[in-house]
Amino acid sequence: MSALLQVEDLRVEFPRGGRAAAAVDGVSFELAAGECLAIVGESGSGKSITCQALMRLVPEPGRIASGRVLFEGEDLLQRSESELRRVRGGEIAMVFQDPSSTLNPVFTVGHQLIDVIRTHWRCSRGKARERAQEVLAQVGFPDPAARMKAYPGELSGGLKQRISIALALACKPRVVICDEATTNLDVSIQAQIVELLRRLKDELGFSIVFITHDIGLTPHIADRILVLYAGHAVEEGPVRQVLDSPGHPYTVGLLHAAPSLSSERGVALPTIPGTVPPLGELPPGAPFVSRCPVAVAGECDTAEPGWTAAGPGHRVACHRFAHDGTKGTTWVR
Ligand SMILES: Nc1ncnc2c1ncn2[C@@H]1O[C@H](COP(=O)(O)OP(=O)(O)OP(=O)(O)O)[C@@H](O)[C@H]1O
Repeated sequence: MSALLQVEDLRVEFPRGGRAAAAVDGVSFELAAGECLAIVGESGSGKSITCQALMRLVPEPGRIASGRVLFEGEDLLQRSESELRRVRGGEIAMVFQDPSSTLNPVFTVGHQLIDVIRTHWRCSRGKARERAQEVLAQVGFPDPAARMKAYPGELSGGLKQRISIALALACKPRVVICDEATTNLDVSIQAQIVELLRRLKDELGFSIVFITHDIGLTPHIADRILVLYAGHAVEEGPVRQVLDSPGHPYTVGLLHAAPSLSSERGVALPTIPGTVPPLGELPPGAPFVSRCPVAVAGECDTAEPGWTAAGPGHRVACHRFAHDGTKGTTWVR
């Protein structure tokens, strides 16, 4: 299957101490039509910057230093600003963690939906109203006509996030980027929103890039996982394979620390000791070396590892894994 979206060797830099430091360094991935790719990693891994770069929305003073973002074979990074405005919200839409950043408190839900639809589709108000009601029904509002009249402030956090999803889906995008879209919600509401996104993806056929720090959410929505650490891709593969046989010590650490995979309520979860190195302070060698429980001096702290195949469509960037193969999955359990 050919990819709908193909990211090749993406590098995003921010100035740090008079030098350019990479927040995203050599990241590549593909997304097929109708597929969900989860991008996982702790805070500061480069998940958001990667997705902002897809739509050329990296905040100043950041810049995309190199790479390609092919959407249906065309490089979005080479498109004009006006062409990109059509893509954003039209072909590729985003859902953010905080619905208040998307919703305007001054206008009704209906007004905002109609506005988005008419910005991308040159259609009458009546047609836009019809589409607005249709998308509200799709995201689970049983009485869309009444919901059109609501103001965002009248809705709970979960319902506001449903409206954000309706806004994202209003113009029938091919790709929806969800940046921690369920992070601030209660656990039961989070599960409902994840289920809604999964169901709509299957019914409507769009693709999802699902950004999360909680690897435990991924089996509920994703087909594949890309694990990022300090701006580097360290593991990638089909979700079941990565969760059942993680190859990278960082992935193993994330799985141990995942709240959604913990069955024992009230028990403190282990965390990965240390933190992601600040931008521009990555040590030489493997990106994870300073926190890795199985790093080998003289190897892991000298050269950056290349990819090693771990199974069909599954690969791992780790020196230890390259030497020990599948045995590596047991080192840090
Ligand atoms: N506006 C900015 N100016 C300078 N550095 C930035 C800016 N935005 C992000 N960065 C840096 O880029 C790196 C990656 O940030 P990014 O937000 O992509 O991480 P993340 O994995 O999405 O984590 P989080 O969930 O905390 O947003 C971090 O080191 C961060 O400090």
